[in-house]
Amino acid sequence: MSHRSAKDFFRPLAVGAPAPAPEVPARPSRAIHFFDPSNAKMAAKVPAMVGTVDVLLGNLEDAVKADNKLAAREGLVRIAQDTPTLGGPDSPTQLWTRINALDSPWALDDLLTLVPAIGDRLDVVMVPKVQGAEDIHYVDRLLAQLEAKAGLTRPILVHAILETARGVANVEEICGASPRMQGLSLGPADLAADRRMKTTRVGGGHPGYLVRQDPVGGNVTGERSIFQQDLWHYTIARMVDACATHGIYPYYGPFGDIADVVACEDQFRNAFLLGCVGTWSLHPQQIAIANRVFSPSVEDVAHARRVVAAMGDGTGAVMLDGKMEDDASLKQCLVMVELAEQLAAIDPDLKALYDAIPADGSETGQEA
Ligand SMILES: CC(C)(COP(=O)(O)OP(=O)(O)OC[C@H]1O[C@@H](n2cnc3c(N)ncnc32)[C@H](O)[C@@H]1OP(=O)(O)O)[C@@H](O)C(=O)NCCC(=O)NCCSC(=O)C[C@H](O)C(=O)O
Ligand SMILES: [Mg+2]
Repeated sequence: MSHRSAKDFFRPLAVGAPAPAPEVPARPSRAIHFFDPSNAKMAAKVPAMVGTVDVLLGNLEDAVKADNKLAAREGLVRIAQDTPTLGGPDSPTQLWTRINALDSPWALDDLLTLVPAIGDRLDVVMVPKVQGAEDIHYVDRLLAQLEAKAGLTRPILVHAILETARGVANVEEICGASPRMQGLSLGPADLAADRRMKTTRVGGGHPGYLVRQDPVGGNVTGERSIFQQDLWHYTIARMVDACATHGIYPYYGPFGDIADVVACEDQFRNAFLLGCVGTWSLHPQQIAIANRVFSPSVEDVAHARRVVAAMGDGTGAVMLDGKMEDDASLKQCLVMVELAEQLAAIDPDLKALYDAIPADGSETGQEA
């Protein structure tokens, strides 16, 4: 719960800071692509990636060596300044950063450096290891002061990573802590460690977390199917509910087995189906997977459009292909249609696929 009264919630937290936005802008963010700005090879690839990925995130936290923290921060400033098409409301690719943890020696200087230097282009600050609303309140006020000092006219948004048990316990208050809150990501590696889970991976499943078929004919040593379960289902579902409650966006996080593109796609799709709008990409090859999974298929868009057309004024019930459709299925279909429209507006290939769907909603056989 926010400690601010309702009337103060949308007032700037510092004199001269921009007013908080009443709604989080609905910008496509299927892949949040991580790069280490202190890594020359990665940094060199960033300018050419503008327009090919929804979000480029300069990572300053974990995966950046302690000795490179300063170089990463300065590298991010340099990349943003040298790439004027990256970030800001008119760019096809948002610019995000993940700052260091709030209890680290680097977090304060991350914000003190980035906001004056590139705050006009920085869309979202991702804050790791958020434990409760107090962490968001701290960043909220500091950003307001820095925005005022820098003369910024657009508020920088905040994204929290859910990667501690206490963070999960406080997920609703984190989402509602500030009008700056843009969304939440799952941080499965840190969360697993904090929970003392017995895993050693960065996201994804585990073959030992399973359900086994009952013994056939009472024979416990006979052949029985096993069904691997999703370690992250509970947390993602909690995240999705908390985000929907507060009008912000949920994301899956990292999938560390870069070579296993099949399981990566499965994990991303589970998150998409449960309500997430995007995911992290750690390697260039994960961008295409994320874009594919987090864009509705032609088949789903065609079906959704048929239901919308068949439902007329949106009330009552109709039969379509032997199935009952009503107000509630219409609302689900509208989610699909609206997402397709948003993505078509920024992705010409998707637009062509969606535009090719016949007016009666029958499928074209093409896959998004
Ligand atoms: C995972 C990697 C270390 C792999 O790097 P590498 O071994 O160099 O891969 P490749 O040889 O296949 O790379 C091919 C070329 O592509 C460039 N490259 C690689 N990754 C990126 C990238 N992310 N962005 C841009 N370019 C990239 C390589 O430089 C090669 O270039 P060239 O030689 O010129 O052809 C590496 O991908 C990597 O470090 N990725 C990012 C990792 C990261 O950000 N980790 C942090 C997020 S996950 C996390 O923090 C956990 C979470 O918080 C939790 O708690 O769960
Ligand atoms: Mg982490």
